[in-house]
Amino acid sequence: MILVVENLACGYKRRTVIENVSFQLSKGEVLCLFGPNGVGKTTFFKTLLGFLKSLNGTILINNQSLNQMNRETIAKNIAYVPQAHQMAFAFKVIDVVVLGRLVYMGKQRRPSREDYKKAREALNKLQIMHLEEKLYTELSGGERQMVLIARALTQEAPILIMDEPTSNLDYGNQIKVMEQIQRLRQQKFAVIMTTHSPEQVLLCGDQVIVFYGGKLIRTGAPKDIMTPQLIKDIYNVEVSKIKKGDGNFYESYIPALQTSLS
Ligand SMILES: Nc1ncnc2c1ncn2[C@@H]1O[C@H](COP(=O)(O)OP(=O)(O)OP(=O)(O)O)[C@@H](O)[C@H]1O
Repeated sequence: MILVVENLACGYKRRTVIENVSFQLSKGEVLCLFGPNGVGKTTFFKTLLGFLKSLNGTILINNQSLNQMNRETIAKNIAYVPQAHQMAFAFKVIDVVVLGRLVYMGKQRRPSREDYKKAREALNKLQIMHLEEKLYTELSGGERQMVLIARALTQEAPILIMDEPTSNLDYGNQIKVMEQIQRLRQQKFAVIMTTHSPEQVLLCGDQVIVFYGGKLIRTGAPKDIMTPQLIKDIYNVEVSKIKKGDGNFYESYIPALQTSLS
C-alpha cells in the first residue's frame, strides 16, 4: 500500500470539517472523492499534502507517518494538480512544467539541464511536445490541464492529487483528460481525484469516497456505492443507472426529467 489513511479527522481550530475517513490506496489505483461543493475536499487535500495538521487519525505514505515527513519528502511523494482555470502563469509551457522539479533544485532554485530533460520527457509522455514554447496563458483549458499534469509528473511523486481535473473543460477535453488518468493508472501512479460527475466515478474510480452534509457517508467500489438512491439522497434528483456499450459495457446514468421535452 502506498497510502494508508486511518480514522482521519481534518478541519480547523474551532471546527472539524471531515471525520472518520479510512482508506488504503495501492499504486495503479484511482480513488474518487464525490460530493457537493463545500463538503471539505480542499480541507482534505490540504491535510494530505501536509499543509494542515490532522485533528485525529493517521496518514501513512509507504509506511511512514506524514507527520514525521518534512516538506521536501512530502513533495517527493505527493504531487498536486490544481484546476487549470485557477492558475495563470505568463510563462512558456516548458518553464511551467520545469517548476515541478523545484524540490530537487537545491538552494539555488535554478533548473538544471537534467531538470529540463525531465520536463520534456513529461511533455512527451502526455503527447504535448508541440506546446513546449507556447505561453501558458495562451493555451486552451484542456491544454492547460495537460500542462499542469505534466508539471506534476516532473515532480516524480508516486501519488497524484487532482482537484476536479475536468472542471471547465468542454466535452472532448474532458474525455482526453479522463483517458490520460487511465494511462497514469496503467503507469502505476496512485491517483486521488475529485469530481462532480457520477459517470466519471463509475468510469475511472477503483474506489470512491462520498462526502455529504459534513459526513463521510460511503466508501467502497463505485459499482456498489454509486446507486440512483445515493444520487437522490445527495441531490434530490431521480436518475436510472444504465449499461452502455457494445460488448465492452460500462455503466452510466439517465436523468428522469420532471418536465416533458416535447
Ligand atoms: N481557514 C478556514 N478556517 C475555518 N473554516 C474553513 C477554512 N477554510 C475553509 N473552511 C470551511 O470548511 C468547510 C469546507 O471547506 P472546503 O474549502 O474544504 O470545501 P470544498 O469541498 O473544497 O468546497 P468547494 O467545492 O466549494 O471548493 C467550509 O464550510 C468552509 O467554510
